[in-house]
Amino acid sequence: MTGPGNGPEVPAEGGLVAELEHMTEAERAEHDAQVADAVAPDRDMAVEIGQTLLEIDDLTVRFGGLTALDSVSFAIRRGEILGLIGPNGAGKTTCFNAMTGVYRPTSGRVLLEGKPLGKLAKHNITRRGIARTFQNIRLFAEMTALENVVVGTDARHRTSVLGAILRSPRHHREEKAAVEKAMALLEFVGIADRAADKAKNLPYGYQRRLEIARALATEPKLLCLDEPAAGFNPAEKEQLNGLIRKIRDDGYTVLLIEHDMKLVMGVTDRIVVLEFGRKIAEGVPSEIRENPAVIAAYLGVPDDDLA
Ligand SMILES: Nc1ncnc2c1ncn2[C@@H]1O[C@H](COP(=O)(O)OP(=O)(O)OP(=O)(O)O)[C@@H](O)[C@H]1O
Repeated sequence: MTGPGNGPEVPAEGGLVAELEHMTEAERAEHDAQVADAVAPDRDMAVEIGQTLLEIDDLTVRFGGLTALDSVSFAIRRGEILGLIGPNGAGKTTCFNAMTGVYRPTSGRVLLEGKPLGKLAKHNITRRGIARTFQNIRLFAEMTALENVVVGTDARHRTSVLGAILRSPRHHREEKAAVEKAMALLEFVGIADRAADKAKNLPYGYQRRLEIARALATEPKLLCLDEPAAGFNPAEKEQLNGLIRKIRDDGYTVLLIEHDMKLVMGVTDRIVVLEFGRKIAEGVPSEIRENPAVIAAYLGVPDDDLA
């Protein structure tokens, strides 16, 4: 792992930002395409676009006497943005936690590309291709933005510990590639100008984007975002909408937990709705908006939020 003291050298980012400002529209488009290429997932996928990537099969999670998730089933198709919504305490985060190995399901299964995740540990689930961000930002505060993302690429590294200690040629190559990829990711999420700043010194919106860049660094098949718009103003939510679409357009599949209905309705392809641990609806945003069970579940939520 890269430590704060001996971290990777940050390319002269001021130069890059200045360069970008002076590019013509065509040059900028070509540059963006190159960045998108560098960020694009580079791994084998067992399923085609539109086919089931992840299946939640009859999943139940109990905490003592409380059933947080009650026989929930739904599928995420490769290449879509799926929204997971529901009132507070509905079981959304529990579902994420059961998918990513934080909690063991009481019963039921989670299958990625048709294969059960079983009792895999968290890091092995990351390796299988599920990455996530958290409701409460979890970054390495004392590391730079770039280092935080380089750490994410570690999940894909093949150098042995001995190779890293002896600084083998493979380790060297992987480290250089990791820094280049991390820089591309920072640019992709729009925060490359602060690559050399410690995470703790970044503005809140940048920290949220950094979390996304770090999750993408693991080259996930599925990216799970847990309330990425929390604390954002309307302009930041609009930018986040653009970023989530860009991530999908670059070849990723996205599962989004979000309370902001305008964002959810505007960015998702389909939505699954939970209430009291049960799935109460599933469909495209226009169906969900008019579903009586969903409207009832959200009674008390201002109308504007569902509009
Ligand atoms: N580790 C835990 N131990 C005990 N109960 C838990 C635990 N995690 C979640 N719960 C309970 O499970 C239920 C579902 O919680 P969960 O956090 O999954 O809901 P949520 O839909 O994500 O809510 P929110 O939108 O408020 O984040 C709640 O009643 C919660 O108190």
